Amino acid sequence: MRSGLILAGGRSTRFGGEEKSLMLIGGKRMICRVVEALSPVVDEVIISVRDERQRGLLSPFVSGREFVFDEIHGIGPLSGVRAGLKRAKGEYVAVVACDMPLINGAAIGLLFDVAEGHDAAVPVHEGGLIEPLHAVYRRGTMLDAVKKSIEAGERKISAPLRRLKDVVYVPDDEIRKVDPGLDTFLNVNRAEDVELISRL
Ligand SMILES: Nc1nc2c(ncn2[C@@H]2O[C@H](COP(=O)(O)OP(=O)(O)OP(=O)(O)O)[C@@H](O)[C@H]2O)c(=O)[nH]1
Repeated sequence: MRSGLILAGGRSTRFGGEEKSLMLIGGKRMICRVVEALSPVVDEVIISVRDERQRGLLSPFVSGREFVFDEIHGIGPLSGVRAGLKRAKGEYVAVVACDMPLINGAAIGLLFDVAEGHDAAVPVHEGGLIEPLHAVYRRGTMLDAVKKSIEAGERKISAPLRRLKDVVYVPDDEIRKVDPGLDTFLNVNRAEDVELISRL
């Protein structure tokens, strides 16, 4: 079984606090785009939000999907990863951000295939930048690593990776086989990003 976890609990400060996951990109809400891209390659989709109030905002757009809530507040995405991995049923879980509206299901499927038998499959770009929020993790191993990172006061989403023994880093050339423009990684953080991505 394969699970998909979409992190949507951010405060979108670079967006002036507006609910980033509900931004319209080409006429479709960003969260809907991510749910639709993941659905064909996973058996369940879980959405990680901060709290009940945020679920109220998102649920009309993603009916029938399961939500998890942060149990620890104010520490950023690691809290959402912890809650989501606790709930997920799959041995492997794709953990993705809600702000990648062109995320490519085939790229996520490829990461699942690569991760099989390992602790994680994490994309790495030519300059060395990694994409821990567009990656596939072995659920139990990653959950332990995330808990240890949180206990140690680590906040970076990349921190638990150092605690995993067997991470496969997947280069751009592999991802290009299914997404030649690497659009799957495009990230919306500011209002101007919406306009740029809508033009693609
Ligand atoms: N569940 C949960 N998800 C979070 C939290 N903080 C960030 N995220 C998610 O993690 C991903 C990356 O977040 P960022 O873009 O770095 O932060 P952001 O809060 O969304 O935006 P900024 O406030 O502008 O930095 C996004 O999908 C966020 O929704 C959190 O505290 N809880």
